[in-house]
Amino acid sequence: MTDTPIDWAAARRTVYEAGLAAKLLPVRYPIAQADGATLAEPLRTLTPLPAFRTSSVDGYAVRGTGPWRLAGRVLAGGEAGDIREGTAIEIATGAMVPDGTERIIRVEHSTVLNGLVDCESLPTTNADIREIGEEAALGEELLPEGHRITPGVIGLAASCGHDLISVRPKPRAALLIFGDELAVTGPPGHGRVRDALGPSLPSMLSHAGADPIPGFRPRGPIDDTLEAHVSALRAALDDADIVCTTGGTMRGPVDHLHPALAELGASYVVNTVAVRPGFPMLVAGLPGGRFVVGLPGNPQSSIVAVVSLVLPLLAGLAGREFPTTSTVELAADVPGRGDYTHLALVRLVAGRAEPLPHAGSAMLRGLAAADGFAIIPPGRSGTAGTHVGFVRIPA
Ligand SMILES: Nc1nc2c(c(=O)[nH]1)N[C@H]1C(S)=C(S)[C@@H](COP(=O)(O)OP(=O)(O)OC[C@H]3O[C@@H](n4cnc5c(N)ncnc54)[C@H](O)[C@@H]3O)O[C@H]1N2
Ligand code: MOO
Repeated sequence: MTDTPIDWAAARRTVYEAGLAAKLLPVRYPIAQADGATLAEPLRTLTPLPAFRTSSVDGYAVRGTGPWRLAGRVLAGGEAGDIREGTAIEIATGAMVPDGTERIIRVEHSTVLNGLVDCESLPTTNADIREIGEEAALGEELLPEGHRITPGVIGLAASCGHDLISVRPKPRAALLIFGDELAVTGPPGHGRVRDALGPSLPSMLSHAGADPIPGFRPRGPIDDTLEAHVSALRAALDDADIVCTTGGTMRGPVDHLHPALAELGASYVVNTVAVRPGFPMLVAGLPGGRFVVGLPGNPQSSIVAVVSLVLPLLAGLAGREFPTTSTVELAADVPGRGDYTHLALVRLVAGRAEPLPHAGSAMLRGLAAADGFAIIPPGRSGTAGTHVGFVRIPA
């Protein structure tokens, strides 16, 4: 039986929508553990930012005309009271500004003699005072739902008072390597190729935003029997939101992925994509919102399937925006692949995309040097100096 490949851009959109329809339920995370998860609701500040008037310099808070009588000191962390007419209060960077302060004089612009503070010229503005709510008003939305949580977001959440935040976690991923002809150690030879995907895909999936399930190790190579495939898939699906498999995506005599998916009651979200290399890739959905992503066995094709299917699926499951592609200028011509989208390995040099040699689907030499793929649409070829789409390889 033949499967009709669907357009690459349409496949990415279809897979994203399927992920979004099954997006993971929100959970409350301590902020320090939320890196890489996704905001499940807008991040709002619990206080105005800053929450109180703050000095941005070391110096003296003053009121009235100088010289001012030195009447006290307020340090960061302390509660400031009022300041009286004609007095100065020594103030530290980050300290609360006393009520009634008219100006802050920087320490380097001031003199103190016999308990009197003076300065050559009074600052004309209060640029050294951070006003309440200058950065954000109480309750203001700082970031929208669906925003990816980075260390910067964690810092912001802490600064505005959060201890726990509501997130969609990173989708949990498992990996099954199919093909019991693969050697898992030592040099290839005697008909056996070395498994290149088992050691490399777990980190790539992590870089792509998935969460390695506890003890995340590729299971495999799995025996070339239908029973072994079905039971390996069942076990992986118990723990993971997305199970990636490698190899066996065709319908050859020992390709058991399709019959195993049928046995599990899976339904195809996409089944073969009009992209070269990599076309026999697939995503299948299972009851309960879990997914199997079938990556082709040829190693480079497998990575094409990661950027084509895994990235949009993870974005959907996490409730993020659709992962759009960017553009690059081609440094050299790139051939088209007829009715198929061509994903051509490139590295970025001085802002331009240089096509790489050793780009056969069974090769990894070009891939190892690449930053991503230039996207040559169906029916077109890429011409040096023109702009084309670009998708980065997670790394
Ligand atoms: N009659 C046809 N045969 C093939 C076609 C086709 O259109 N008609 N398409 C080819 C394309 S394109 C691809 S891609 C592969 C995809 O097939 P599978 O996903 O079923 O992959 P396998 O047959 O299991 O393996 C293909 C190839 O890759 C090597 N391999 C597999 N796993 C690994 C691994 N973990 N590390 C390194 N290399 C791996 C495997 O030894 C094979 O050489 O089908 C083509 N055939
Ligand atoms: O499309 Mo295949 O994936 O050329 O190797």
